[in-house]
Order: sequence, then structure tokens, then C-alpha cells
Amino acid sequence: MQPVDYLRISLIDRCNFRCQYCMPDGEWLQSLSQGEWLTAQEIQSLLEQVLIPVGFRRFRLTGGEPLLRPDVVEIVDRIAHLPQVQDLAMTTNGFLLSQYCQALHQAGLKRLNISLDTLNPQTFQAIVQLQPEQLWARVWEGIQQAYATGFNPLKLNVVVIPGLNDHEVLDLAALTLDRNWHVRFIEFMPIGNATLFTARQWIPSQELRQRIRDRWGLESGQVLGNGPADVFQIPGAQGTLGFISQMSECFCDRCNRMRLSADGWLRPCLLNETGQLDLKTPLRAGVSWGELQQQVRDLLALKPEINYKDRGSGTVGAYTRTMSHIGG
Ligand SMILES: Nc1nc2c(ncn2[C@@H]2O[C@H](COP(=O)(O)OP(=O)(O)OP(=O)(O)O)[C@@H](O)[C@H]2O)c(=O)[nH]1
Ligand SMILES: C[S@@+](CC[C@H](N)C(=O)[O-])C[C@H]1O[C@@H](n2cnc3c(N)ncnc32)[C@H](O)[C@@H]1O
Ligand code: SF4
Ligand code: SF4
Repeated sequence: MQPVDYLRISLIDRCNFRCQYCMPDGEWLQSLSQGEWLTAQEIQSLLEQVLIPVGFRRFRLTGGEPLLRPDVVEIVDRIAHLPQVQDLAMTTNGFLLSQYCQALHQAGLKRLNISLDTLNPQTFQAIVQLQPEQLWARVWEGIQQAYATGFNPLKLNVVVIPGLNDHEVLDLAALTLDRNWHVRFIEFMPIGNATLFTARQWIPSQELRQRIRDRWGLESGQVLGNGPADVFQIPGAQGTLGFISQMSECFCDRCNRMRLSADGWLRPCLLNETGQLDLKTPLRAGVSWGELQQQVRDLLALKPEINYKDRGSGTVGAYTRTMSHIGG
């Protein structure tokens, strides 16, 4: 078993996009109120006093959209300065990146993964389900600025949806030819929008690799990361290609992570609801750090049994929390 030392922290459950694959169809999502969020100080205390002592060392800030959190730079600064932290990264939709990338970098954020499912502005509007033009251009500008600011490696996440953006796989892969960017293709998972998942299904990474291999050839590659991507490279390209293949090649037996939600629930698995632990209520009630550490150690001991394969054991009907709530 892998050591579980990677924590994905959701800073906020709200988002300024409504990506088709992430949000339930036509359903209004109830958001947490600001008072329900862990504060910046509470996140720092939980890390320093509970989660780092039980072994977490690598952290990723996500959401919802983490850049909607007003104190995001302060949170980065607090985490980056904890001496035991070995890696601090963020996953964002990039819309507010131009505005924030300098401050985030100065505060100590090292790596960024940015969602970019298409190179076509109209397809982008259809995916994020928002009307204003210039959305794609603004995200593209954010990516360029983040790269210029020095975020390295800079990764782009593409959820591949049959009939929606799969015809762009070669164009997206081509971004890595002359840029040191790392494009990752993610198999659509059955969380977020069940209707879309049932209608469209997913494309196995193996099939995408074959398309790329037929065009340019493909060899194994390497890039810094803590996640489940299998990394390849077009021969001679500056960047790499990653494939995140939960559906075709379940990677649960190498799972190294847990998630902390914006309202302080520690969750052992993205796709299985078993074992979630409320840390905020006892924290606010003054329960001792030692007691909280013990509760997390007990959950870590159960973690190998809580995974996608065994999801039926913990999930009744549909998932009660979506990707944006859990922290994807
Ligand atoms: N099933 C499953 N999918 C995951 C998990 N972690 C990440 N993913 C998928 O991988 C995608 C990309 O994750 P990112 O937020 O970019 O982070 P990462 O791949 O862990 O990051 P690196 O440290 O750069 O490797 C997510 O959107 C999910 O679709 C996980 O624990 N389980
Ligand atoms: C939930 S988002 C949160 C961070 C940020 N808002 C963003 O989009 O990058 C994190 C990641 O989850 C991925 N994601 C969301 N729903 C998914 C699904 N049903 N299957 C696979 N990946 C999904 C997104 O593409 C994104 O890369
Ligand atoms: S949380 Fe991320 S993936 Fe989900 S709707 Fe927002 S931008 Fe899209
Ligand atoms: S589905 Fe659960 S156990 Fe499997 S890799 Fe993702 S978080 Fe880990």
C-alpha cells in the first residue's frame, strides 16, 4: 500500500462555471455559507496540529473554484510556510488566474493544474454553460500569464466527453510539442452529472493513446506530480501527456490521498462516501489535538477498504455530494 500523505483541500464549494460534466443537470446546488467554511487559521491549525503529525506532507488546493475564496492568497501563504510541507499546488478553472498568479506565486504556490477542455471558444461556452463571449480567451490568457510567472510544471486538465470534445484530442496534445506544458486527458467519471454520464459514457485512455501514437508516436515520459496520471510524451516534444484512467484502469490500490472539504469533513475517497469524519465541529468545540489525531489515524487504518471498487458499501443511490462540493 502507498503511504497516504497527499491531502486535497477544498477551499470553497462555489464555482463561477457550471461545467456540464461536473454539475448536476438543471439542479440548483445549495452552497455553504461563509460561516460554515473552515477559516484560514482553522485550516492552518488542522494541518499543523492534526494532519501533518499523522503524516500528510503534500497539499493541493481545489474546490469548487479555489480562486473565488477571498483569502486564497493568505491561505497559500500560511500553508507554504509550514516547514514540513513538501509540495503545494492548486487546481483551478483559470478564469481569475491573470489577476492572481503573481500573488499566488509570491505567497509560495509552486504548481498549477488548469482545466481546459477545448481550444474552441464556442465549445467552451457550451461546456461551462455560460453565455458571455471571451470566456475561453480569458482562461487562455490566464494560462499564458501563469506560465510566464514561473509556475512549473504547468498542467492542463481535459475531461474527454464523447461527441463533445474528443475530436480535439490531437489538437490539445499538439500544445505540448513546442511548449513546456503538460496536457492530461481524464476519463469521464460517474460523479457530478449522472444524466450526461449515462448518455455519453467515457473513452478509454488506451484508445486516445493509440490516436496520438498513430499521428506522432508516443514514448514514456516524466513530470513532477502526486496524482494518478500515467505520463507519456510525443518524441521530441517539450511537454508531456498524462492519462487519468479511473474507469479503464482503476488506480485505487495506489491511492495516496484524502480530501478535506471546505466545511471541514475529511473524506477518505472521492467516489465512496464511507468513513467521512467531521473535523470542524470538534475543532470548534475544543476537543484536544491528540484526540483528533487519533480519529484521523483510525480513519487512515480503514482507508484501504474505502475505494471505488467497494463504493456500493458506502453510497446509497446517487452521491449526495458532487465533485464541486467534495473538492475534485
Ligand atoms: N478517481 C479519482 N480521480 C482522481 C483522484 N484525484 C484526482 N483525480 C482525477 O484526476 C483529475 C486531475 O486532478 P488534479 O486536481 O489535476 O490533481 P493531480 O492529478 O492529483 O495532480 P498532480 O499532483 O499534478 O499529479 C481530477 O480532476 C480527477 O478527475 C482520486 O483520488 N480519485
Ligand atoms: C472539481 S474541479 C475543481 C477545481 C477547478 N474548479 C477546476 O475546474 O479545475 C477539479 C477537477 O475535477 C474534474 N472533474 C469534474 N467533474 C469530473 C467528472 N465527472 N469526471 C472526471 N473529472 C471531473 C475537472 O475537470 C477538474 O480538473
Ligand atoms: S468546479 Fe471546476 S470542473 Fe466543476 S464546474 Fe467549476 S470549473 Fe467546472
Ligand atoms: S476512487 Fe477513491 S480510492 Fe480510488 S483513487 Fe480515487 S480517492 Fe483513491
